Amino acid sequence: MTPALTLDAVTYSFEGMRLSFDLCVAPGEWLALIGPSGAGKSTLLDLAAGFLAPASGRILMEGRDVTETPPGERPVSLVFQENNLFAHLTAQKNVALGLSSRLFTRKADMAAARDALAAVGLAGLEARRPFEMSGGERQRVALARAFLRRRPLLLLDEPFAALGPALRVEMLQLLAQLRRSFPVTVVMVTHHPQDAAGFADRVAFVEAGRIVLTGPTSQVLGPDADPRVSAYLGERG
Ligand SMILES: Nc1ncnc2c1ncn2[C@@H]1O[C@H](COP(=O)(O)OP(=O)(O)OP(=O)(O)O)[C@@H](O)[C@H]1O
Repeated sequence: MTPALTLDAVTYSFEGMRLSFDLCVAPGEWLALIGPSGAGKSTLLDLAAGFLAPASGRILMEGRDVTETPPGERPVSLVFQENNLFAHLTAQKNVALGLSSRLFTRKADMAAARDALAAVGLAGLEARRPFEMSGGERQRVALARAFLRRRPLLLLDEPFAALGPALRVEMLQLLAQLRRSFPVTVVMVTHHPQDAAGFADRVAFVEAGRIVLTGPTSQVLGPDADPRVSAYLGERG
């Protein structure tokens, strides 16, 4: 089966640090990226999204080489910790922007946005602006916008980090539920390895600019975890 995402010997250098990634993500898979702070997890997502251009190597999405493709033309949706909602626009308009341009929002897109908000449990809050919502509600809006786009690959960078543990689980459950109607491939950076357990199919452990191991979530995070992962999990208490 053609992978949803392939990083083929992708390299990138920051001053004093060289990152190098090889990764294949299967269609419909949910992959969690974990690892110490500064290991390169966000950089990997930025390379996949096209916000950074690799120094060498290739990035493929569904078999298509997108290494030179601008971010907006890649078959991806993104949700970050800062949910990138427009502060002066309503929730509905923010979601509709997944489909329409900012200057002109089509009626059909506003209707689709209303449905998307209902699907994330925000029916009735269409007219709220981001500052009139809780952090969890704002991330629901961001998820609604991401799903509305119906892109095959969803990149999540610490999307629920600012939320408390109970709310984080609720959001992960919501994501799992949304994937039942649209089985998007997920690559999720998380600082909370427990977020991967029960949700992600597979975990990749990133250390010093490389993916040093990948495996099924229960194995990577289980009692017989690799010593490098155990050390990381231990440090996290
Ligand atoms: N714009 C930049 N300029 C220089 N160095 C950078 C820049 N962005 C990131 N780095 C460095 O690249 C490395 C990887 O950073 P990255 O943000 O990808 O790590 P991370 O694993 O996502 O970290 P965290 O878990 O803390 O978010 C770090 O050492 C960081 O200091």
